[in-house]
Amino acid sequence: MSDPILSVRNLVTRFYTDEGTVKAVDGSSFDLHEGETLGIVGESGSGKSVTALSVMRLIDDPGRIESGSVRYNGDDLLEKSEAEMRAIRGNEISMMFQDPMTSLNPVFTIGEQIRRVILRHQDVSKQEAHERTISLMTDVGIPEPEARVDSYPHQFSGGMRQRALLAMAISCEPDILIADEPTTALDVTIEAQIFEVLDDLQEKYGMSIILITHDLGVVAGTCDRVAVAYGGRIVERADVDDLFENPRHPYTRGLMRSLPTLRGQMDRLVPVKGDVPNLAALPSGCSFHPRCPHATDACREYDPELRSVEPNREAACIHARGYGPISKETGTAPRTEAATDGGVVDD
Ligand SMILES: Nc1ncnc2c1ncn2[C@@H]1O[C@H](COP(=O)(O)OP(=O)(O)OP(=O)(O)O)[C@@H](O)[C@H]1O
Repeated sequence: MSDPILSVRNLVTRFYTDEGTVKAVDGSSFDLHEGETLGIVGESGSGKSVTALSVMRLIDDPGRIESGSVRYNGDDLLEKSEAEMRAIRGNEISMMFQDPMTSLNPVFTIGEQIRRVILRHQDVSKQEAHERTISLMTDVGIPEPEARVDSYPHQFSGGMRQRALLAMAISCEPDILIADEPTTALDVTIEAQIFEVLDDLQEKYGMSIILITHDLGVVAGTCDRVAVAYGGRIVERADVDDLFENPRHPYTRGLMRSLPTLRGQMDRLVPVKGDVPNLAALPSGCSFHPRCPHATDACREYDPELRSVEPNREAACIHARGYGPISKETGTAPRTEAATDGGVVDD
């Protein structure tokens, strides 16, 4: 495999609040390769958005990026000056946020907002920026762009607003697009259309994409590789097919069971038991142990690192080698011998 275009290692970001120190990102590591879509998936509060904001160096008080590295084309973004980061943001790495209504300014037309982004980053005339705006609106599938360029955000549907945001995010043809829950507020038909547009744009512009989502169904349909986030870390990394075929981390396995389409049994939807950990008071040892059906004394004590469990696959679980495939019919895992502790119980 080629060298990654983005390589995040042991990233630590904390928020120093009156209630305590929130370990929002607590040693996260992942790679993004050229032209691929990497899904970062996990429940709400697992540190996905803060990870993305840390990559962009967009963490404000009371937050601080404490350590780690974010290598982009060989350079560590954490060592760049703010001026250098401003040149990278939007131009080379672009981010699209979850809520188009708060990301779009209600008092300016859609066209004006796209034009402004173009003029901020590119040395073009107003006329060229206008033409580029129309062409971007066409690219993202906004019908009749010449007419709709003068519409205001409230005159657009949710799906069209999300397309407008996408147009802004790709206006400088970034190498990397980070899309944070881009379809959360949309119905499934519109969601599918947005992902189709993203796919077309990726092909046209050759972008690499980080897609942040809490929805494994979205991951299955759109991603090449997956990083599963839990407790401010990545706990499993795998190719998408391998992940669905045989999830190795018990948390990933729990997420799979909460996915109705995998088993075609809506009535047996089983959410992962328990709550996401409080990032201001993480449990000892493995942060998943209080919810894990396989937890042993060792899990309460040792904090497992992300390590290789098979080629092209890492998991942060001391028992990870021992879990067999989840049966798609029943959603239960066959009993298997654990490589490290001599045996595990069924999920
Ligand atoms: N400005 C802030 N001040 C204090 N804590 C924060 C701040 N921003 C985020 N956090 C905390 O960081 C943790 C991780 O949040 P993050 O938004 O990254 O989670 P997430 O997995 O993206 O969830 P969601 O899908 O709900 O956005 C949360 O506990 C959150 O409360």
